Amino acid sequence: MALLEVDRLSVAFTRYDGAFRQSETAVMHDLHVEADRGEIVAVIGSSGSGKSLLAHALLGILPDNAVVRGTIRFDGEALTPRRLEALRGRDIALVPQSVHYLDPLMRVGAQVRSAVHNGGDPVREQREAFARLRLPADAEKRYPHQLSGGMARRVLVSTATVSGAKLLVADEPTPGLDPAVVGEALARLRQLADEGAAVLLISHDIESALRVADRVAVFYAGTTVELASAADFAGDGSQLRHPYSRALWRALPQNGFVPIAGFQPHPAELPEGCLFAPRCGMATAECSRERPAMRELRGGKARCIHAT
Ligand SMILES: Nc1ncnc2c1ncn2[C@@H]1O[C@H](COP(=O)(O)OP(=O)(O)OP(=O)(O)O)[C@@H](O)[C@H]1O
Ligand code: NI
Repeated sequence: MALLEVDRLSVAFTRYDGAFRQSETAVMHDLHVEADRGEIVAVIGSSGSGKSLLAHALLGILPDNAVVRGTIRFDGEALTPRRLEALRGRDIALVPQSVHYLDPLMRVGAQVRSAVHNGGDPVREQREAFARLRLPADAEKRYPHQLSGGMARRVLVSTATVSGAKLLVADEPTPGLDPAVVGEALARLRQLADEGAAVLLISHDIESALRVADRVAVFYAGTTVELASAADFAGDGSQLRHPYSRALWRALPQNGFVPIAGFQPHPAELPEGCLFAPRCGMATAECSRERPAMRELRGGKARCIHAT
């Protein structure tokens, strides 16, 4: 049994239109993802596909008007809000996408030290983490507003990597960092996975993520379309199962920059049937009839009736 198992996770936001009318917009549907001890699962997909929502659902920090359905199991048990309260920051840690999660009133060195739960000495762990990510020695004394965006991001990565967490959710940990620092940050995540942690690595930087990931979850319009092994992202992409995964792969600069025609649908205007069908070269009339189920295929999973 995997350490983290997310099954049929759906998220909707409620809104009041007038005094008594309440409407719900579904933004995530039947999402499926899993991560086991010792592995990095990269989560990729375009902007708005639900990657941060998943991270926030896992940490229990969705806004109050979010309605969550489906199951999240951690270490074999349902991850209830009460259980999360005890696990957050210790067994489950987040590298948030936004640097605004830093406490503006606390020196960043102290913030990182207070996150050390890996059994190490807090000061040593913090200094090692900063040195590894090439933060200057005096950075520890600064407040968040005295840091550049890139430095703040490195502090966030440091915080999560000293936590000793069994599950690390890194939501875009490396944008804007120079390649050497990106390499260090990802190597550290790899090291934590090798020591037994499960890591969800959410990233737009597919190329870098693939270098350290074992498996990849591909998100589209609020659902998982494929779970593949990282090795399937190779050559012309023909090992991949879902047409969107292949399109995403071929859109990378080194694979010819082939753009994907059309746009990801807005949550309020989702097509009937397969969410990718309107942009898919393989689509047939049957694709528009109902949402395809996730099915096992060649050691991975895909949500496409035509996938082979
Ligand atoms: N508080 C909210 N209220 C209503 N809709 C929301 C809210 N938060 C997110 N959404 C919607 O949920 C969808 C998924 O958003 P999410 O932030 O998870 O995308 P993402 O994959 O992380 O994108 P990015 O790559 O840009 O970070 C989007 O359509 C977004 O507009
Ligand atoms: Ni996001």
